[in-house]
Amino acid sequence: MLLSGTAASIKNMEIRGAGRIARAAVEALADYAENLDVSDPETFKQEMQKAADILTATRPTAVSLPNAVRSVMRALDSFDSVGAARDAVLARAAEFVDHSEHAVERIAAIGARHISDGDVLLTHCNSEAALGCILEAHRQGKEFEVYATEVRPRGQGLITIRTLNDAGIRTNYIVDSAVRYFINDVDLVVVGADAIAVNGAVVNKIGTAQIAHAAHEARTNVIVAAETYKFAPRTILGELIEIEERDPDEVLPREAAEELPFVRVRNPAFDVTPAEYIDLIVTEQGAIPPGLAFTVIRDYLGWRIEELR
Ligand SMILES: O=P(O)(O)OC[C@H]1O[C@H](OP(=O)(O)O)[C@H](O)[C@@H]1O
Repeated sequence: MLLSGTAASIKNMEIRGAGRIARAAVEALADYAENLDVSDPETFKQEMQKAADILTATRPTAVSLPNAVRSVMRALDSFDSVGAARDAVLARAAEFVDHSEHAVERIAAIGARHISDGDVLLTHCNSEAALGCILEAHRQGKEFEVYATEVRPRGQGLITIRTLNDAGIRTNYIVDSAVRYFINDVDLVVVGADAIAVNGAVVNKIGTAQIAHAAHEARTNVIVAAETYKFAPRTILGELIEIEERDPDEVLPREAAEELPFVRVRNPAFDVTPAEYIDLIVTEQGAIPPGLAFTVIRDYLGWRIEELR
């Protein structure tokens, strides 16, 4: 079934990247609704909620996931038949996927404006939104080169360098710990986001905070490319974004770890970059300084304050 398959693929990172996760979850929810064979609207809603909970529990940090699922589940707020409810879910899911794809294109167009001829860029991990900006600038004929990090432990940097190479963009592939060494050569850091808090802090792949810190020290600008559905409404109430800690096996094979009984391997997948290290957040609604994160949550996500409690 698509629901359990998608949930498993998101968990084991076969499907990864905050935007892709959100779209895959919404498509799985739509498929579940289409095949859900119940006649009572209340049961339909309850079963849909169970499916939504399975999907949102797969990865805790990417806020795009609960935001996307919530946006589809809102379609169930009022209906009087299973048929109408199903149609509403399918329509909302299609709308979300379409919005998400257009958002990435719009971000690419806006973000590309901040990349100039002769720039040296640095990107970390594999962000569809961040790479969109870089690819669009290249498409416009701008000449620049990129530093791309390896991204231990999962090595998403390999996906990034393949994409950059295929586009014919000159790229330097470096280990994560070489960022400080090269940062004085870099004009602009471009990264994505898994979540953005109301205070403008950005949660992104582990290592982003160190990169932003080094960039700040070197007076290198940092821009974050992120769809508005990556902003985290609950942070308005002071709720913190949970940082996913993944299997230690990803860092050190179990057999090696077993020989080191006094060693505990820690594997947080994300970290938090404070707003003061970020110059601009590029969303599909425009580029904003991180201090305006609240207005994105208020104006574009459409959460009512009662829903947050
Ligand atoms: O949505 P897009 O821009 O593609 O990616 C945003 C972020 O999602 C990824 O997380 P992971 O690799 O799924 O853990 C990376 O942290 C990346 O920067």
